[in-house]
Amino acid sequence: MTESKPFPPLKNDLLLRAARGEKTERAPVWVMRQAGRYLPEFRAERVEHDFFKICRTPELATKVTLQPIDRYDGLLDASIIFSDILVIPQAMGMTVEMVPGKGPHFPEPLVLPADMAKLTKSVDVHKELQYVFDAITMTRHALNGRVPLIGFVGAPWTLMAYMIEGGGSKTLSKAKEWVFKYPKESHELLGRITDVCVDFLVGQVQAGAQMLQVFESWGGELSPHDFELFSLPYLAQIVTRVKAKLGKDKAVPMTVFAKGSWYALDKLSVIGYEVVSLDWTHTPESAKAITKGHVTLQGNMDPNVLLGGDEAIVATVERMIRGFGSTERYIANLGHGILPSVPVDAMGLFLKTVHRVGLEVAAEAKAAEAASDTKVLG
Ligand SMILES: Cc1c2[nH]c(c1CCC(=O)O)Cc1[nH]c(c(CCC(=O)O)c1C)Cc1[nH]c(c(CCC(=O)O)c1C)Cc1[nH]c(c(C)c1CCC(=O)O)C2
Repeated sequence: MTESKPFPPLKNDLLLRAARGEKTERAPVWVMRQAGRYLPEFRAERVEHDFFKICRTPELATKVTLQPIDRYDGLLDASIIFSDILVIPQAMGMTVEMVPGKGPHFPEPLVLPADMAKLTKSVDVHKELQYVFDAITMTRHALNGRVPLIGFVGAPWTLMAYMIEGGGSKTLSKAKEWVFKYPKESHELLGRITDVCVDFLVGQVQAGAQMLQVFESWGGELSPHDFELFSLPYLAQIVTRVKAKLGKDKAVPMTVFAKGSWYALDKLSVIGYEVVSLDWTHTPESAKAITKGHVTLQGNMDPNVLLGGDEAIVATVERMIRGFGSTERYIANLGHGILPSVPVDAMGLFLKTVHRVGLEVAAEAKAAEAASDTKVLG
């Protein structure tokens, strides 16, 4: 299926231009988890189908990926393939179930390092995860060039934590016990997950993904010291190896999102990713000062503002766009995934306000530039 017929030409490349550091007419916008339970049309699919059945059926994954693009017609500047970060533990041989109302559940998590023997030694992503590649190719055609398609993986530390905890956790005590008690084996596990991440991301680009995001959702659970040992080197390996494997002509922009790891922003901006996605614990000013223009910044409104009513949404978006600027090195987004309880109109207002304020800020910048040109000439 891969590369069988050429993809339709891209009509909106704002996201890719912003990622590459080129000027944009306004800041592009998309939202993490934009296809999900806050959408009634997604909940209707879930009545019919199990979560992982949707992920594994390209027609269904395509349909659900397009739901927010159709509903917010012309307001979203990117799509993200409908899947989950936990497809990698599945590809490594683990069972993962999605329990309605509870989240992911691993009936047999890794308890001791000896349990790593149960994991598949060398994972063939074209065998285990071909359904994601097929979903990407099908979605790319179905999008018909309206917006670019983003592929993604979970980062090694976050995936290792799920594989040991067996699901969500407040303290991550079991996963942390591993890194402190069995550091050598933890690095071995992280290395094995990294190998799968690299092959999976390369395959996603070959199947049609036009940008990639790496989700280190549990980065902030590690101290700065431990983040440097157990997260950062693997995030760095992923971007270096994916870009090397694809080569200069095929490589696509890559984003890293290490939620909670505010202390590592300087380091995250110099390991090879074009974009660093921020949670809401940064001000635009400090994030820009720390990253010194090395990367495009993405984010970062607290998703809970979407529950706070129209005034709160408009005021927060104003502050965010005015802080980050609109035309250079910025992609508007939330600071984490949209929550299932968000009203669909609140999401609509968020997107419309990003467009409105983004265009205003761009026009003001242009006027200021023209004024300073006249001054120089005069
Ligand atoms: C940690 C993580 C997971 N999955 C993901 C992350 C990283 C992002 C983050 O930090 O939030 C990534 C993810 N999961 C999903 C997407 C789809 C694409 C999109 O952004 O629209 C993406 C990018 C769909 C999903 N993944 C999940 C749902 C809801 C499940 C359902 O329909 O029952 C969706 C739409 C389930 C899921 N999957 C996961 C959890 C913890 C849960 C349960 C909590 C929740 O529902 O928000 C693991």
